[in-house]
Amino acid sequence: METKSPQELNLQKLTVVKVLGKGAMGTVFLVTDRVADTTARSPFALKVVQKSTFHTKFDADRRARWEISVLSRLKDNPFLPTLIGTLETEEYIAWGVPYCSGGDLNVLRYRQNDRVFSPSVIRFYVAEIVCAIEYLHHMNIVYRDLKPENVLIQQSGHIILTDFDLSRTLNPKTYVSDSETEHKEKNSGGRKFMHKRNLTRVLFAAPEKGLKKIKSARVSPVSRKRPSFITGERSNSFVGTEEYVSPEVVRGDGHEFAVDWWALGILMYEMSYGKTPFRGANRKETFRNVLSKPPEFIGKRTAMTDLIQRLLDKDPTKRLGYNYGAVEIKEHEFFRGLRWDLLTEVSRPPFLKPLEEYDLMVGKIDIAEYFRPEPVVPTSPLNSTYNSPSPSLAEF
Ligand SMILES: Nc1ncnc2c1ncn2[C@@H]1O[C@H](COP(=O)(O)OP(=O)(O)OP(=O)(O)O)[C@@H](O)[C@H]1O
Repeated sequence: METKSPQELNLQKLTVVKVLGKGAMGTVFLVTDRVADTTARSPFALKVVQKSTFHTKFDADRRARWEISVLSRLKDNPFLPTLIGTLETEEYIAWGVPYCSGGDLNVLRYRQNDRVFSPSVIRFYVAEIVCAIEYLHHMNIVYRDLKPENVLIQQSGHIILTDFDLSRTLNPKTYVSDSETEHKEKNSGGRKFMHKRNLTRVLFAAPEKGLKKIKSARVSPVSRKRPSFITGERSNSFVGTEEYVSPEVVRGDGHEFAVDWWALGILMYEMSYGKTPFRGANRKETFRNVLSKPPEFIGKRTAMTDLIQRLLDKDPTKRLGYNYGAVEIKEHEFFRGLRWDLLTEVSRPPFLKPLEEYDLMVGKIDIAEYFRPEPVVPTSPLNSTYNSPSPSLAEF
């Protein structure tokens, strides 16, 4: 399949339809290219990050550039975004990705009765997430930010993962023989991604080998969203992200691809029970739970609870997915009978959003205007004297 290379976007030619959301790193706008797409049939999401200045996030440029570099490597996978284009000015770095009109999995969960999904819905979404992570791992990319807020729903009802600024590349550690890989892939039915094996033939480290030490950005406050219980977004505290952190990261042992399988276990738990399994009253208690508390399963044990339990093995080397990656997960009983090769063909995914009519409010939102700092209101001479740190005035 031919993949389009990312184009250079021009801010002057873009019309902002609306603001899709604001994250810790940037603001995402729904835009159309009014020159190339005069009928505005193909709006896309433009993530705009203000370059680091004295006032803004010190790290912003580096993270934005990293995210662009990761996105530019993602080709031809239905569950990962393609990079539509990039632009850079003195003040911003921005890039376009496909628009996901269905919101994210967390918001969708909040719209359900009891805030949980049925096992068949979970099976559908998790299968697509597994395929996305499988692809990333085959590219030697560990995602490190799997959480429902980063699973976006496309107009088609299928998912894509977003937010790659916390991802890292790892060196492949172990190559297994072709025959062994062949056997596993045959059994998994994961033919769609078989060609990747020839590119990387990466599987995962032998249990006795040490885990690679890389610094985690997992608990960074910048990866959290604003609090809003109406929309189902998580609280702004560190806890939300911490609830997805694996024991090896808490211990500071370094981590491997298996952190993504741990996070998948947490996500499955949260989708089935409406809460994460290790949440404590504070960060310390959450981490203590992550390290030592077994996950509690209410009700009867099923293939789904078995899969969750295996993904939530505190020892990463025993965790499902550690030895053979996604293939092991795809073979689990929970997915029995699932045609992995036909996932993208599912024409009626669990939730479909009606087609949106775009209200093209040309010129209503101007990106430069949007980011312009509020003018500073001058304080009265009396106040300014009072607040002044000037030594002469203080002496006076
Ligand atoms: N492709 C997209 N289509 C629709 N909405 C999107 C898209 N990408 C991002 N958004 C929305 O924009 C908001 C902010 O996006 P995003 O999470 O990527 O920003 P961020 O700065 O990286 O955030 P954080 O690091 O805090 O998670 C989110 O609410 C998200 O749902």
